[in-house]
Amino acid sequence: MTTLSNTDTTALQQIGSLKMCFYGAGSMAEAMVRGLLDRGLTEPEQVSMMNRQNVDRLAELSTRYGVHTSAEDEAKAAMLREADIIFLAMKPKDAADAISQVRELFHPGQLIISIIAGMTIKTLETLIGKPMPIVRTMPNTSSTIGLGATGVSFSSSVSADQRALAELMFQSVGLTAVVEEPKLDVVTGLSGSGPAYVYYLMEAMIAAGAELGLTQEAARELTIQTVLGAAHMVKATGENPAELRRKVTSPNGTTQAAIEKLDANNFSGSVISAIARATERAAEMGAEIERKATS
Ligand SMILES: NC(=O)C1=CN([C@@H]2O[C@H](COP(=O)(O)OP(=O)(O)OC[C@H]3O[C@@H](n4cnc5c(N)ncnc54)[C@H](O)[C@@H]3O)[C@@H](O)[C@H]2O)C=CC1
Ligand SMILES: O=C(O)[C@@H]1CCC=N1
Repeated sequence: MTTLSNTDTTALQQIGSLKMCFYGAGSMAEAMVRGLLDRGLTEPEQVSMMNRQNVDRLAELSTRYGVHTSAEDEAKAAMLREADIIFLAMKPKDAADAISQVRELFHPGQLIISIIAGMTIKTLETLIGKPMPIVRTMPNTSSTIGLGATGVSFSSSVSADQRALAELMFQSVGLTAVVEEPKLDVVTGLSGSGPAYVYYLMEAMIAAGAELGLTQEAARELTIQTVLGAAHMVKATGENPAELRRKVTSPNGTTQAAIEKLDANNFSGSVISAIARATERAAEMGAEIERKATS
């Protein structure tokens, strides 16, 4: 795992001189843009965003962040052509068509960064149809607040400088793990989708607190602090979650009673099979894009 160090400052300043185009302007593109801007890694005038046809969404992004947006085909083409870094940020089902439509605008001086779940570098190379350096990543929405977790892989034509640049960008909005490309599907199942599992747990904890008599607000605040504190404890103490769990669990006490209930419902097995299924689903979505790319 790598996080940003102070020695990376100069490279970070260089990133500020590069034009970034987000092709796809949804939740994850916004998370990245907000994270990069809030951390001062780039300026709004260096960033452009485009989507398929939702002008209200583009206006919202432009007002909120001051970035360039356009729904006009000519302006969109110019944004893509003039970008130093192109982020591919559309849904997997839209990727094959969206990329094929604009591939003539791509040129080898640009760096392509894909955040699309499942889509392999090989499929992307087929869709683009000419040699381009490609960084395949799997970030998560916590990049919005600089606490993202991103898996990264590189095509063989990505230079050492481009690798460093891509890693620094994602490190500036959280931590990165460089993994072998096939493992990115596991990263997708674990940390790409992961925030949703934690939110789901929090939803259930808040509902339980409220059903059992706390005010909604108290249930929410206590849940947030509990999750925050638990994550910080794992990080700050360096202890395993299992060891920390043992310290909470008094023999025959309340925690033991609760964990017995979770075990009776196969909590651990459910989480493992959920992550395995998400991993498998990423591969299925990748195969679907590959089919479209080669048909
Ligand atoms: N939401 C998340 O937590 C994460 C999402 N991802 C990946 O990020 C990608 C985007 O996901 P979200 O932001 O959640 O989706 P979203 O649905 O919020 O945004 C998708 C965007 O792509 C645009 N788009 C679709 N077809 C287009 C076209 N032909 N031309 C231009 N724009 C087009 C849409 O208009 C929209 O702005 C997906 O591939 C997903 O796998 C990766 C990590 C986490
Ligand atoms: O649910 C999805 O397919 C995307 C990929 C990772 C998080 N959201």
